[in-house]
Amino acid sequence: MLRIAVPNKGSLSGPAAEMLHEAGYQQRREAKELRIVDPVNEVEFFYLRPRDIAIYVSSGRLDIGITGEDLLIDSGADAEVILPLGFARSTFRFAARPGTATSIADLAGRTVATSYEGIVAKHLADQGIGASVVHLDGAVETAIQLGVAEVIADVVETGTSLRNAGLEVFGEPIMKSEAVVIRRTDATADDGAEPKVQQFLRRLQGVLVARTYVMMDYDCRVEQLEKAVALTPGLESPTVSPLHNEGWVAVRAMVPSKEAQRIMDDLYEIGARAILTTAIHACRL
Ligand SMILES: Nc1ncnc2c1ncn2[C@@H]1O[C@H](COP(=O)(O)OP(=O)(O)OP(=O)(O)O)[C@@H](O)[C@H]1O
Ligand SMILES: O=P(O)(O)OC[C@H]1O[C@H](OP(=O)(O)OP(=O)(O)O)[C@H](O)[C@@H]1O
Ligand SMILES: [Mg+2]
Repeated sequence: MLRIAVPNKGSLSGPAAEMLHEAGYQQRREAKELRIVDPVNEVEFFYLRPRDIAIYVSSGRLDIGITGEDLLIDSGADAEVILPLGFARSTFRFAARPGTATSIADLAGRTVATSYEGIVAKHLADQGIGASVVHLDGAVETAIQLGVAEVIADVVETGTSLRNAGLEVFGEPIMKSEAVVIRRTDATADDGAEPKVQQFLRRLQGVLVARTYVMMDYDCRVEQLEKAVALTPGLESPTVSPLHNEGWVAVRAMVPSKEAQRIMDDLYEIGARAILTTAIHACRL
C-alpha cells in the first residue's frame, strides 16, 4: 500500500484534497480525520501539518507527500521535489516599513522575524550578512508594529497582508514556491513502491493537463489546413478527418486553455468554422 502525506490544514490542504479527488482518490469526509485508507487504489493517506511532511517523507516512513516547496527547503529534510503541482504559488520576501531598507545589505545588525528560520538563516549566511532571526509561528507582519523585529521575511502572494500592515518588500525575492509532491532523496527505482509512485504521478499529471488544456474541434478547407494546423499543433499532431463535403476536413487538437479564445479568433480569420472547445476531464499523456 502506498503511504502518502497530505496537508491537514492551511492554504495547501483544500486544493491538495481537491486535486487528489479529481485524480480518483478517496479523500477524508471530515477535517478531523488524520488517516484514511483508499482500498480500491491501495493508498493510505496521512493528514499531517504541512511543515512536518518533509520530515516524515525523508524518514522513509511515508513514500511521498504533498507540501510547499518553501516548507521543504526550510525543513532541511532529505527529500526532493518530484512533481510541481501549480497551486499555492507564492514568493518569499523581505519586507519592512517604507524607507527603512532597500537591499539585503541593510539587514546587517538588524532583527528579522519569520516563520521560515531555515530559509532566512541560510540566505543571510550565503550573502554574508550578520543579522539575528526571531522565529514566530505566523502573522509575522505584526512583529514590526510591536517592535519585535525591524524586518520580516514571509510568504507573499497578492501583497495584501503587507499593505495592510504598512510594509513594503525590498531586495530580490528569496525564493519562489508552489505546492509540490516530494519523495525521499535516496529512493531508488528498485524501491517496491516505485510502480505505485509512478501511477500516482501519472494521475496527478493527468489532472494538471486536464486543468490547463481544452480539446478544440473545427472544420476547415483543405487549402487552409496547413495554416490551421500551425495554430493548433496539438501534443503529438492533430487528428484530421475527411468531411462528407469534399474539400473540407475536421480537425481535433488539444490547446492550452489560456490561449483558446485567441486561437479561435485566428482560426476564424483563416476561414475555419464550427470551432468548438470542450473540457478535458481526465487524461494520461
Ligand atoms: N496566501 C498564500 N498564497 C499562496 N500560498 C500560500 C499562502 N500562504 C501560505 N502559502 C503557502 O502554503 C504553505 C504554508 O502552509 P501552512 O499551512 O503552513 O501555512 P498557512 O497556509 O499559512 O496556514 P496557517 O498559517 O493557517 O497554518 C507554504 O508553501 C506557503 O508558501
Ligand atoms: O500576499 P497575501 O495574499 O496577503 O498572502 C500572504 C499571507 O498569507 C499567509 O498568511 P496566513 O493568512 O496564512 O496567516 P499566517 O501569517 O498566520 O500564516 C502568509 O503568511 C502571508 O501573511
Ligand atoms: Mg500562514
